[in-house]
Amino acid sequence: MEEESAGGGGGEGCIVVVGDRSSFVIGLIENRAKEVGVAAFDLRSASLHLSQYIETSCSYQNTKTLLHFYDPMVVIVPPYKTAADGMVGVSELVDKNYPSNKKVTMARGCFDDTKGAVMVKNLSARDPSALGLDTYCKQYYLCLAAASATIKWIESEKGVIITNHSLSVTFNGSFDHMNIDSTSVQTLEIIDPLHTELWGTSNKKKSLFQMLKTTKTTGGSRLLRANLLQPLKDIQTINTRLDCLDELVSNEELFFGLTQGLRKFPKESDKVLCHFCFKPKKVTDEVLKPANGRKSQLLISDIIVLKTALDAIPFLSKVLKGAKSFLLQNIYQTVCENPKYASMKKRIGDVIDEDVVHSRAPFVACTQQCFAIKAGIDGLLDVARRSFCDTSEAIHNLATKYREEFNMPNLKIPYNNRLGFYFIIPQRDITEKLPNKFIQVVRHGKNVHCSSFELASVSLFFQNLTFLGFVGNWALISTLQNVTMPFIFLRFKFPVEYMLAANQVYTLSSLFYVIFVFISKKVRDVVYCNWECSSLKDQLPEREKLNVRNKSAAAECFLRTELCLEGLINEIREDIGILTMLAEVLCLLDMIVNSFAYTISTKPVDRYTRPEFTDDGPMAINAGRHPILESLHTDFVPNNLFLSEASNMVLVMGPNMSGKSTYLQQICLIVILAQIGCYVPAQFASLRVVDRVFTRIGTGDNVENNSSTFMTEMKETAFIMQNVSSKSLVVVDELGRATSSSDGLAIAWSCCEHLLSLKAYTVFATHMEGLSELATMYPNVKILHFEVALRNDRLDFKFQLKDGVRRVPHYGLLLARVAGLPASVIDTATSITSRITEQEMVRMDANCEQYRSLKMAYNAAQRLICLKYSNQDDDYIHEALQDLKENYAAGKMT
Ligand SMILES: Nc1ncnc2c1ncn2[C@@H]1O[C@H](COP(=O)(O)OP(=O)(O)OP(=O)(O)O)[C@@H](O)[C@H]1O
Repeated sequence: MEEESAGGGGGEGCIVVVGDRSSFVIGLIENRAKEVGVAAFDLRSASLHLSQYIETSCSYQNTKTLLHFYDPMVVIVPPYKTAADGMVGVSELVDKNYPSNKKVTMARGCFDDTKGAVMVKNLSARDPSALGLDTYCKQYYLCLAAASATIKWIESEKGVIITNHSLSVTFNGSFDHMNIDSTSVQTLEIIDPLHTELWGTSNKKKSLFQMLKTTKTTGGSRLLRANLLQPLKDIQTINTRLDCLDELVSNEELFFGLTQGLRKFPKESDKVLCHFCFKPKKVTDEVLKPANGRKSQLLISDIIVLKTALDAIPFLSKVLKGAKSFLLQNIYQTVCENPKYASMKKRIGDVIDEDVVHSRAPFVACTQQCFAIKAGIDGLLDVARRSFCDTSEAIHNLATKYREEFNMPNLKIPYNNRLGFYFIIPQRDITEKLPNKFIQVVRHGKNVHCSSFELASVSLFFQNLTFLGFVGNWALISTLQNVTMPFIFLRFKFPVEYMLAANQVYTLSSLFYVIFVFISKKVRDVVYCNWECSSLKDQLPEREKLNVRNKSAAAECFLRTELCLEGLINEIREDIGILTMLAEVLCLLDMIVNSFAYTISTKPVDRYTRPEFTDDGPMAINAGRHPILESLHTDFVPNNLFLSEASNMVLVMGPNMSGKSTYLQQICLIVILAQIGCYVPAQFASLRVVDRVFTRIGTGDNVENNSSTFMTEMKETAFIMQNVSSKSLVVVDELGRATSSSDGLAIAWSCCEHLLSLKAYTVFATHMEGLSELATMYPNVKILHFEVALRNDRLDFKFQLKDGVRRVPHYGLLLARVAGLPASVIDTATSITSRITEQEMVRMDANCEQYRSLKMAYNAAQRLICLKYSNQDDDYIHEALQDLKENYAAGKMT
């Protein structure tokens, strides 16, 4: 008998989303040109996200990324499996990636773009013209078709009608946010950490999401997850968040005030506020059926949550009054100063009792729901309440009676939504045997949970067994009853370690004790019953059981309450837009205050800094750190990064374990943090907005796709090459190491050349020394290496990035020795490798010299161009030219 929290359940006529579970229903459709339309409906936040894009790869990477992002509970697709060109279609893609229970196939006719456009226009909370739908209706017909099927499915499956002007609709023609493909999400450990098994039991390694997940509401953490998977691209919005963060970091009073203010809103506010968007079908018929008591209970609890949220606005208003940043000011004006909230609160106050508050404790919640409506509004409701109070009082009196009668001073009487009231008796209070009055006995650690004849009913007892999963096999049960029960009773008088199941015990005519032993997955709770069949006669009639009477009185209260609330709910629906807006604001504040500002405030001062953004400028990070690893390594070494149009590729070299992968991951995580509007772990960061992050890190086989290490590597690289743009950030770790060294070098070289031609910012980590020659041909390639010292034939990693190429001879052999390869094997390998590399060394030295002189010439040219466009006077330019000449002659231009 576990304590249940209020909420949960669901079914027709009410949209219930429990906990962190996905709440997205997605409609997917494509055309012959491999264009895909997506309509993603979030049942939790009552929002609809439309997007349409061209799929550039046969493997549907973009669609996979979106599916990964939304993690839908249902995917709706048209019937055909393969695409027009005979390739895998979206339907088959869903088959491959999702279990069948998530896929719903709807007739092609349900994907109707004209109906979709009308639906979206009617349901959108914002002015339809603001969506640009009129302009783009024809162009984006696929996502509108998907929207039509999705809305139709939700309305018929969930038994609801979506209220007009209630949905928050976003219309992303294509990708309006930074796009991170699903492989990169994994390799960058954005949502889940990788290889946690390698970190042993004391696993402290976290993902970026886990690190930032100090949000207090599910809505806030879902918004955070969504932001991390699709960071912003709009500099203005990013800066608005950063300004807000500046203010929170510098104004402690505001920060603590907001944390306190947010705590006053019920945790599930965002979800509940959006419930009002869904109107149950056939309300009046269904409401009168007692079976729908659960539904009315949910509605009442929704109203109480809404009332509590509206009551919390004045406090928020007080805190935000003096706020200076645009975001907080805007929230103050649109929410705190919006008279509609006050008038909604007043309307609710006319019907709902002032003292009613939201509670998560089941009995308090039940009582609050029964007493939600003011007295005197409905006579029958007042009568039902009287009965509810009487039975509740009688139950508590019964508990007092048992305490005295059986000398059990610590007997408690908690409440559970499923079973009603029950007793908890500490084992130490039971001196001998539990009196026969008590039934449904279940042992929970040091306590016994039970009921009594006066309190509960036999049917509840069997319901309980059914819940525990012991309903079943008649043959087994009769065998148990007739053959084994006497034996079991004699042998195992007290709790034992084996599980027995029994049902239909009432068929026995003689007196038996039945022992149930239940070993649960986690705790070995023992279930046993000391119920005597002959006592059945002594029981009270079903309707006289206190729990039954109490529950039916409560059910009557709920139904009458819902009838009273009908008019109020319709009035609330007229202003539904303000509720969805409040839900959005609460999630955003939760993310910025409880996650971003909190994370920064828990770090030492100046560890995190505000990033700056330029449209097309360089990407400069000074003393950047890995946001997750820095908390695991007390001596984490910070490193810099500089990428610009004139130097858009950095080749990072260094032996194994020198810190290359960490550096690559660190750069991407800093960019992502910056683009969600958070401070970054660096001394200084000036960034340009990135449209996509591509990574090729790690070389594992992909067993699912039947690909070898090399094949996986090539597929991922092909995806990068096909989708990269001049605004992308590409991070590649050791490309080509999974094939022969000459082919590997050739592939890595040509990929670098391709990326250089695209002007994308690229960071390329490699072991291949031959690749450093790229810098001799392309002045926009910069070479860096991780410093490693050799001490007593051991590598001493400094994790410090330095300019240029630096060879660490035979570092592979050194590491192999540390790993325990036999000495004879290492000696042979040493002699082979020294012969091979002798010639290469000579060539490398020559190349390095050539690289140095070319780089000097390139830098001199860059400075001359800068001087040409500078507005300096002649004297200054003369002096600068003189300096340049001297530095060049002295070889100081690197
Ligand atoms: N800047 C740093 N400061 C402190 N420790 C670091 C730093 N960078 C990396 N490390 C530590 O070094 C370990 C190895 O780093 P990493 O995996 O990045 O090396 P690598 O050069 O990519 O190795 P390989 O080439 O074998 O993949 C990391 O697990 C981390 O613990």
